[in-house]
Amino acid sequence: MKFTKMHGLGNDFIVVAGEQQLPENAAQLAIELCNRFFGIGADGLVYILPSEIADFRMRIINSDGSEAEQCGNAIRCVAKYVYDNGLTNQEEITIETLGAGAQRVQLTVESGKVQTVRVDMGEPILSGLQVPTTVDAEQVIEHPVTVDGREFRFTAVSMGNPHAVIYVDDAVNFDLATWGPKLETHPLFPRKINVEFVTVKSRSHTDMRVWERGAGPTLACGTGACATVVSSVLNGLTDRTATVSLKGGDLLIEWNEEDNHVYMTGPAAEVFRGSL
Ligand SMILES: N[C@@H](CCC[C@H](N)C(=O)O)C(=O)O
Repeated sequence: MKFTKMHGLGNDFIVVAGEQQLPENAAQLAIELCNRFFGIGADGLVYILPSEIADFRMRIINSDGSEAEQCGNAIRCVAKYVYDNGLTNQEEITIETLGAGAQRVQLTVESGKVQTVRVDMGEPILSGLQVPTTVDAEQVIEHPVTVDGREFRFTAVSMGNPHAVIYVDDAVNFDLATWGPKLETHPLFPRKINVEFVTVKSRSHTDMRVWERGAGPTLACGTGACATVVSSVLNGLTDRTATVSLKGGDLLIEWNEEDNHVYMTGPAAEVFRGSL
């Protein structure tokens, strides 16, 4: 099995291309290969597959073996992989994901290699039941959730996958390991949830730290950055275009007023190739 180790701002993936479909043991493979001590080490296992509705199809399995509907950092890595490896020569392509259908992707190429990728991440889903949460409301904004006697307030956003955005005084030093897993698995979230802890720095800039469903603390989360800006606009805290600073670097996010789509721009990188 040949693979390429890639990352988007330190959110890292084992990328596999050339298969026609997801192997039956994909969940077990993800658990073993993503292990940082006994495997290759990664936040997720990503397959690039043929698509009937787009140029390529992406499937992503979290490091705990669960499949995610969408992944913003992985979609940028897939775009870089297919261009840099000559699977396409187009600088505008479409990539199908489980949760968001065919997504339009624009590549910025320098010296024959993709440097940055702009992805049309589609329209955010705000209905409480559709995110999903157990809250039956058109929008779930600053809704209380209590864990171990501490009350947080979250705004629920789905970017194809579910997110709970929580504003805190100091996201950079927030105790992710204590609160992340308890919120991820809270009964308010029937399919579990990705949790973003956010501090607003200005109308165009936020800090964010993430506890990912199925992967724990990661250095960056593309869909989480999109959810952060959508939530911050809904809460009147930022403008519709903002930079989200993550542990691994910055993403530029725009929630376009005209088409209601969220656009994410950021880098993707190859680390090494291998076979096992
Ligand atoms: N890191 C990702 C999101 C990966 C999937 C997530 N853990 C989930 O289960 O929804 C991103 O960059 O968006």
